[in-house]
Amino acid sequence: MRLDQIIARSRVVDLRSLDLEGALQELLAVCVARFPDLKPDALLRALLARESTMTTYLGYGVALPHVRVKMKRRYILAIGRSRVGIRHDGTKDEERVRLIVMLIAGEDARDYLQMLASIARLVKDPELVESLVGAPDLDALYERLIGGFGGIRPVQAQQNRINRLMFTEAERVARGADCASIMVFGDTFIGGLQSDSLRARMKTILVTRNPIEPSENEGKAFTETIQVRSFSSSRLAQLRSAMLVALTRGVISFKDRVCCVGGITGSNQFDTLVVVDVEREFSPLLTGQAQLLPADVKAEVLERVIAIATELAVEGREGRPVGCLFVVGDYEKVSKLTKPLVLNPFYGYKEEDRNILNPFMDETVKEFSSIDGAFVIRGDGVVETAGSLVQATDADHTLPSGLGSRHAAAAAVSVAANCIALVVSSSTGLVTLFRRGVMLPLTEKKIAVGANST
Ligand SMILES: Nc1ncnc2c1ncn2[C@@H]1O[C@H](COP(=O)(O)OP(=O)(O)OP(=O)(O)O)[C@@H](O)[C@H]1O
Repeated sequence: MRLDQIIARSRVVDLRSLDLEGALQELLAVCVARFPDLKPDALLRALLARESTMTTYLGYGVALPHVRVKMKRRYILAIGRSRVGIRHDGTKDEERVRLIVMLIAGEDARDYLQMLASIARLVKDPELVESLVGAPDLDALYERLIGGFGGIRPVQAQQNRINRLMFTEAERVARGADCASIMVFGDTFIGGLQSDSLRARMKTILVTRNPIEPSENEGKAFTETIQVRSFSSSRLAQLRSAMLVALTRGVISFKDRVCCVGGITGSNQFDTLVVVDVEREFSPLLTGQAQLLPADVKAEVLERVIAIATELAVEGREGRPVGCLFVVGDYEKVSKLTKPLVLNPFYGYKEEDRNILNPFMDETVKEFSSIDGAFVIRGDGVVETAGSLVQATDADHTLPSGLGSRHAAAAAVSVAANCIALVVSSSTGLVTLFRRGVMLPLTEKKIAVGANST
């Protein structure tokens, strides 16, 4: 569902309250005005209860309170702006909430976590938030929201010509080089790609951080959309993550050759064509068994773990590089190969709240990345433990010199169980994926983190 399609002008308001409870009441009031069957008191209680167990403050002055209820509609979104700011338990010091995006989701909405994640990703863009908070009036705020959520921002005419030329060339190269598909890196364009100008007569895959479904009259220019969240500034690393996700989703196969067209993120300009032989790129992972993704691991879960790992490698923690180990899938077996080093910080939380697909888990996982040991994650995304010692050993395995016990444990557990292990190295800043003992570097070179990195 397109985000801009669930925003209504009548549910975009200026808030008068100075505290969260009052602000939520104001937002619920505009929802009830349109949907009288809603029960505002029960909703308010549920929203506040969630807030008391886990903050919905996202940073940059934005909170995303959310709740699931039994209702006929899939989603109701209400957005409140506060010019003076609202006190919120999740904020630090004098920080105030200036934008509240309240999501009410029906119990049957199956893409609930994805929807939450899409909204969170958009309102974590400080530029968009500034423009929303600074909008001269509510009509302008609404227009900017639709623009930001719908990704409709014009690309200059001259750039458009060059982009069309590049795309036509991509198709020509793809045909000449016998490629199975074209992969388009959509985040080259601020706010997403206007797909109607780019159409190829062959399989075309869109890679983007913010997938936007075309509206009904727009038609479908892309055969598939691959969502990646990788923050890596290295374009080759992004390409590799996107291909890995496409492989795990069965969108491309090992035998394919793919023509990729992209440019610098946000530049509005295609500048690169790359032809990739998938088999050659991923040859280390080919051990005669084509199944890259363990049977119980959802592609979006692996995608998310890769994204968090890459972000940790790029950002570090408080200016310092961090190391981390994630073990994903085959929990039954993995649980027998791990033991706690510390009390499990995820113990007692609802599965939905500790699912890696839940956008509020990003910060939590990053916060716990400083704990010694591994995150153990089920194939459906539920984080079972953090701070686990991986006890699998694989005496036959030789790793490149310089890699220590964290990488050895990742390699060994990926042999002993049908899982994927991902390592963020604290010493090199590299992210490496292990599957059946085979290692695949996901980032190309050392990423400098803060002043302390060497
Ligand atoms: N078996 C294991 N299970 C879980 N965590 C481990 C295991 N072995 C090591 N670690 C974690 O990895 C950290 C770094 O260990 P070490 O330096 O030997 O590994 P490494 O592979 O060189 O990783 P890095 O590149 O991050 O330094 C340890 O402090 C510990 O937190």
